[in-house]
Amino acid sequence: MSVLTSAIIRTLSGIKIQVPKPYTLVTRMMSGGDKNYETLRVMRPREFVVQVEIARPEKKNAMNKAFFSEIRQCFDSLAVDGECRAIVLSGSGTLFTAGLDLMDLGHLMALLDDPDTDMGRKALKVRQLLGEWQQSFNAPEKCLKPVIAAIHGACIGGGIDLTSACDIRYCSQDAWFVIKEIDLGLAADLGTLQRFPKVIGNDSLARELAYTARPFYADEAKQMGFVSRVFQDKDLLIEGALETAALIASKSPIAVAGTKASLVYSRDHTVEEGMNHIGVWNQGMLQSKDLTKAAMALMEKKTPTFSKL
Ligand SMILES: CCC/C=C/C=C/C(=O)SCCNC(=O)CCNC(=O)[C@H](O)C(C)(C)COP(=O)(O)OP(=O)(O)OC[C@H]1O[C@@H](n2cnc3c(N)ncnc32)[C@H](O)[C@@H]1OP(=O)(O)O
Repeated sequence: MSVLTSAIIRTLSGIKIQVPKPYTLVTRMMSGGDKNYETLRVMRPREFVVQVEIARPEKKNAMNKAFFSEIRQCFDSLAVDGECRAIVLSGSGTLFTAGLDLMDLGHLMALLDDPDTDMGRKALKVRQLLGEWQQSFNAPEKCLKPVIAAIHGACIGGGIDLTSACDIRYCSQDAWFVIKEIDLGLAADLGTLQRFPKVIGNDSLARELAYTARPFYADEAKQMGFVSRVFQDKDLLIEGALETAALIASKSPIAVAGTKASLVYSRDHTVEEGMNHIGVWNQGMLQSKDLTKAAMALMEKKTPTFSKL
């Protein structure tokens, strides 16, 4: 744990801010510090690599209230974890996720059915709940450590929302996917309709899949660009995902964070705005020692090691 009793930190814009004391910059050490979640298992299989597994195998990893809260807590905490540079997100048991926990919708139904609450108040409460769940699925994107979704078996409904917010998607040959919400009588509202069309770069196909809830399988997912690699089985999938994560983790974490920040920003902005963003970002980040270290290592044909975040 790195605690500064008092410090002046220069922000990217050059403005100095006084940090209150004590201030925790990096919260957890490599082992022994991971929180015990009810719906997630957090593992550290390689140096600087964290594997987050959805851990409700008996309920096919369905996403309940606890899951929405924990997935956000987990990614928010990995975002500031100096021992984490890349994340693999996987599912336990026979599949990645069955999507929204349909048995856990009681509190929402009770609210909607309550005759004593007027429409406006009901609408505000639903808006608030959806906002919270949306934040949960924004968390992997906001965390500046690349997230690799390793998908085996089914990836249904909320699973498409969640994996669309990841950086990289790999799957096993038995994987299948479905934008299921239309069959539940609702428009997908946790990110699929915003991210999925941009991920696959095919508006017509995205609309077809969202309007029909037609399942698609590993090979089609690869062909459309939703996943970038297909592995023979789950073991090879996890191994492949961990290998890519370890390779990312061997790079400068400052450069990786800047690359993710720029890719995410540029997706939603013009080329000019994106270039301005990375220009401002790098005016600060190029002052990191990683640049010199990496350049020296390249010249000397050595492998650089980068200090902790
Ligand atoms: C409104 C807010 C915004 C959020 C929107 C999100 C929307 C969505 O995610 S839509 C998608 C909803 N999910 C589904 O429609 C999938 C339903 N499940 C299935 O189709 C099958 O269970 C599945 C193909 C995933 C697996 O089939 P399999 O035969 O292998 O297993 P089962 O015997 O069916 O299930 C085993 C136990 O898991 C429980 N379970 C499965 N899915 C869910 C689920 N979505 N929610 C809650 N529980 C689920 C199932 O009931 C079994 O439990 P038990 O009877 O206690 O053994």
